[in-house]
Amino acid sequence: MEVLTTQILTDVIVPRPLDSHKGTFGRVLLIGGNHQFGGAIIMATQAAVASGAGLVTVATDPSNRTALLTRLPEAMTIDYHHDDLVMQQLSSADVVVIGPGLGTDAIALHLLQLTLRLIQPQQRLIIDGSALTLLAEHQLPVNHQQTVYTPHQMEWQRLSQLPINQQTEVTNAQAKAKFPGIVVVKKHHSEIYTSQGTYQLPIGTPAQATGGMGDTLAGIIGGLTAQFTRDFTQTVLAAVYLHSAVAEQLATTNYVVLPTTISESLPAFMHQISTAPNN
Ligand SMILES: NC(=O)C1=CN([C@@H]2O[C@H](COP(=O)(O)OP(=O)(O)OC[C@H]3O[C@@H](n4cnc5c(N)ncnc54)[C@H](O)[C@@H]3O)[C@@H](O)[C@H]2O)[C@@H](O)CC1
Ligand SMILES: Nc1ncnc2c1ncn2[C@@H]1O[C@H](COP(=O)(O)OP(=O)(O)O)[C@@H](O)[C@H]1O
Ligand SMILES: [Mg+2]
Repeated sequence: MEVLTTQILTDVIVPRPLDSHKGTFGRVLLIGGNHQFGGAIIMATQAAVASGAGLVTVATDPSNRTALLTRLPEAMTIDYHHDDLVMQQLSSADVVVIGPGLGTDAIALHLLQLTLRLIQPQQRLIIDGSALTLLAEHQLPVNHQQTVYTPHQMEWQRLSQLPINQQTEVTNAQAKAKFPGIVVVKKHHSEIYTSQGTYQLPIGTPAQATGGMGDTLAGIIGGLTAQFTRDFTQTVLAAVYLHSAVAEQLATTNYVVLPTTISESLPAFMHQISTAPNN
């Protein structure tokens, strides 16, 4: 297992081209946030916006609209009950993030099936939270190469059928082979399974053990894969590293690191990386 270093950040997070506009940095569509879990999609959206996605649209339950726009006027919203609107957004997105706070009811399943049916090879797909539980429950096949799955150990247990205490590098890699794309098994020192090999995140802190931390990671992966398109695997590794690098820095002075504080810190942190001497 290759241990990641800060090098992954400077390799991927480079200065922005001068000749650019919002379209240059990608369109992200986030799908999630039911009546109960509005916070999850708000946190994922904040992370996508703050990590630099050019344009961000959220398909969510309408009960989340006011809260979302109050916090994030940068985002656009649609009601996820309207298939025509969702399909339109699915066709124009560069990156689709599905799952934060999606829940597992009929509309959630419908949205996931619609996404899996319409996703195109050049688009990037991030499957998180409830969408992972739905994949496992309904045995939905994924035939899309540029997919990132972000299960925590319990979600990975559902997907891989490996009990948490039997999730080793060897068993995880075997189980990963059934999933095209990249699997990020989230825990203390998360492991990233790719077709090119396995990587370990050597950073991260218990100060991150709070609800919304994974929703924020999904948004960061969305934001980075929208704008850094040179190498999909490297960009996903950088996103996973960035999330915990910011958290570790905040944890030097904070007992608990809030997911929204990570997002607030992203622009300054990414600026520092992109202006580092070897960048
Ligand atoms: N503010 C919000 O709206 C929040 C909504 N959330 C959403 O709630 C839905 C359900 O997700 P949950 O993860 O809460 O529920 P799950 O039922 O999928 O998993 C949580 C359970 O897994 C166990 N577990 C074992 N190993 C773990 C590990 N390494 N990391 C995390 N948990 C581990 C936990 O103890 C817990 O009992 C998702 O859609 C998620 O996005 C959560 O993100 C929490 C915050
Ligand atoms: N003790 C810990 N050490 C390092 N990272 C942690 C720790 N606890 C949680 N995390 C990180 O926080 C995130 C939690 O994700 P997840 O459980 O999906 O959160 P949520 O669904 O509530 O947003 C993962 O990236 C995980 O690696
Ligand atoms: Mg989660």
